[in-house]
Parts: sequence; C-alpha cells; structure tokens
Amino acid sequence: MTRDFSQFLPNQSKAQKTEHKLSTLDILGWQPFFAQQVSAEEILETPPVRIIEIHRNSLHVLGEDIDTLIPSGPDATVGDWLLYNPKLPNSSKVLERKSVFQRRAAGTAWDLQLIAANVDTAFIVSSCNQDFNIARLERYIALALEAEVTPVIILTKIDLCEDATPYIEQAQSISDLVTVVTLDARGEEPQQKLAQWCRPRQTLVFLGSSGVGKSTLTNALAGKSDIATQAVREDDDKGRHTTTTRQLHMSPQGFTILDTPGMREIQLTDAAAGVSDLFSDYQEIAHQCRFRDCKHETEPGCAIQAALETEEIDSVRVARWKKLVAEEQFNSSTLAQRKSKDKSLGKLIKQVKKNSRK
Ligand SMILES: Nc1nc2c(ncn2[C@@H]2O[C@H](COP(=O)(O)OP(=O)(O)OP(=O)(O)O)[C@@H](O)[C@H]2O)c(=O)[nH]1
Ligand SMILES: [Zn+2]
Repeated sequence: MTRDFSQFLPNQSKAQKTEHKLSTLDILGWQPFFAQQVSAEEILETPPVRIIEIHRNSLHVLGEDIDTLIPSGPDATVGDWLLYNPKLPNSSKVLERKSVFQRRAAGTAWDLQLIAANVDTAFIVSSCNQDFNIARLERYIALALEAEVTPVIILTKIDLCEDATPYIEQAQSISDLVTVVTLDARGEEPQQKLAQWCRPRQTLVFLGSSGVGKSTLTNALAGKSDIATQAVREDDDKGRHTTTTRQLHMSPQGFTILDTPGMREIQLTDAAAGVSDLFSDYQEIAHQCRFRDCKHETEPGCAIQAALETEEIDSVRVARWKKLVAEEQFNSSTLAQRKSKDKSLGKLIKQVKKNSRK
C-alpha cells in the first residue's frame, strides 16, 4: 500500500509567500490544520495553547499571553495543541494531531507512549565519519514517515572529510523521497541550506546519534536570540527544586525546534506503514511472489529472489529491508498480543464480577 505523500511532504510552490508580522501563535506553530478544528466562539472561551514541556504532574503550555502550568490530565504530549479551559484546565481539549511520534514505553513492556506531536520536518543527522550507518538512517526515515513527518537527511562534518561523495551517494540511494543536505554545522551553512524547511509556523526535530551535531545545528538555527522560555524550576515529590532543560526553541524567524529526551531515545515501533513507504519498490515486487506470506528466502515463485538473480535489486538493501520488516513485526506483534491479552483479561474480570453479583 502506498500512501499519499502530498499530505506531509513539502509543497514547494506554497513555500515562498511573503510573511506578515508573526503572532505568538504563528511562532508557536499554529497552522490552518488546527485553526479549522475550532470555531470563533471556542477560541474566545478556550484559547489555543501548545504544550512545550511535560513535567511530573503538569503540562507547561504557551499561547497568546499565556504561559502557565496546567495539571496533567489530558492525554497529550509535547507539541500538542490544547484548547485551554481556564476554569477547568484539566478538561482542556486536545486538538487532532497533524503528526505524532510514539514509542514503546521504557520498562513497561509494550505500551505505546506519545513522544512528540505536530512536527513538520525531521532532520535526520549523521556525520561523514564512522557514525554513518545507512541502516540507522533508514530506521529514522521509516519512523518519520510513520509519524507523517517529512524526513530530511543532514550529513554534517563535511569539512572534516576528504571526500564525502561515498556518504552522499549512499544517503541518496535510500529513497527518492528524501532530500540529502551536506554541511558544516558550525557557521552560516545551516541557515542557508536548511532555509526551505525553517519557515514560519514550522516545527522541526533533530534525530541522530550523540555527537553528530544536533545541538550545534539547533544553536545555528535558533541562534542566540532564541526566545524560548527559560528552563523552569519545579518542586519534585521530595520538595527539591529540579531544573529541566529547554525542550522547545523558538526562532525569531518563526519556526520552532523540539528537543525532548523522548526524541533522543526513539525506537522503531509500529512503523509498518513507514517501512513499506520507504521500501515501496520492493513491496511492489513482493506482490508478485507466489505466496502471500513469502519470506523471500527459498520459497518457490519468489519475485524478490528472481529480481536478485537478475541483479535488478541490490542484495544489501534487500537484507536491510528484511531486517527492518522483521524488527517491526516483532515489536508490533508483541504489542498486539499484549493488547489482546489485556482485552481477554478485562473480559474475564467482568465475567467474574458479574458472576459474583448473582
Ligand atoms: N568540524 C565540525 N565539527 C562539528 C560539526 N558538527 C558538529 N561538530 C562538533 O562536534 C561536536 C559534537 O556536536 P554536538 O552538536 O554537541 O552533537 P550532538 O548531536 O548535539 O550530540 P549530543 O548532544 O550528545 O546528542 C561539537 O564539538 C561540535 O562543535 C561539523 O559540521 N563540523
Ligand atoms: Zn518472495
């Protein structure tokens, strides 16, 4: 199944409109997609706010003349838009998401946890050195596609590399859908080369291993004039003050960069659609396999094996595809098993309660 990429891949023709003065909501990333979910009366009663940080017991939200903590309650994550109900903050309504990153919750087996919502572009960063790993890039791209976020590959440390051609060629071979940008993350290059994605009302994230240049890029784009709120101090449950790091950087040019711990620990979860988008060419060939559940190993009538024999497709990329599919299936099936187990357990409990009432 191939999805309609036009929904979340950039529309170049719309990109270069002249911008009027930006409001706080614009800078926070308020877009027509959200505005059309709200009536004029609703906006007056319950103004839109964006969650910029999640604390232990509260959500930090920003809006037009609003900068406040509201008690945790709404099932929401960083980047979500809420209709803020000042009288009953707990019942602030979460607006429909344009995109969402989620992952398996650490420590709690297979539950899905929301990581970040309403991101427009994921910059997937690798440096042109031993960090470069094509399978890892693919994994990040599948995650971005699954979240319905535009992936862009950034290759950093180009200045330290004698010949970046092999890195660039490999990165470009991943997918025609994904742009590859090379740069020195220090200095002027990021502002120039990433301008097309760093437009007003856009929300960006950086994905990539430690040391590849994500913080350097964030500073280069958001700059010193970063107008994000300062780190907030909050009492933890033992009454100590804890200072959390900034998770949302707003640039004077009107775009925001989300930098949450969750994004740094993201794994491949339930990304079937993202994986098949990325490998849609193989998916199409696999439709011609004789068996619907063909593993493309030694089965008779396997179209993938046939294409490999004629060298129509690349065996190394096929191996990466199979690994990604297997990994994704493992994660998702375990999740599905767990869900169905929970369901039958729920049924059993209901049954027992019903019987005990008789
Ligand atoms: N020469 C050169 N150095 C770079 C480039 N990008 C980053 N660096 C340097 O690499 C080091 C690591 O960069 P960071 O921006 O801290 O990397 P990071 O991805 O944020 O790392 P974590 O915070 O650990 O996730 C810093 O010393 C940067 O100055 C680049 O394009 N060229
Ligand atoms: Zn097959």
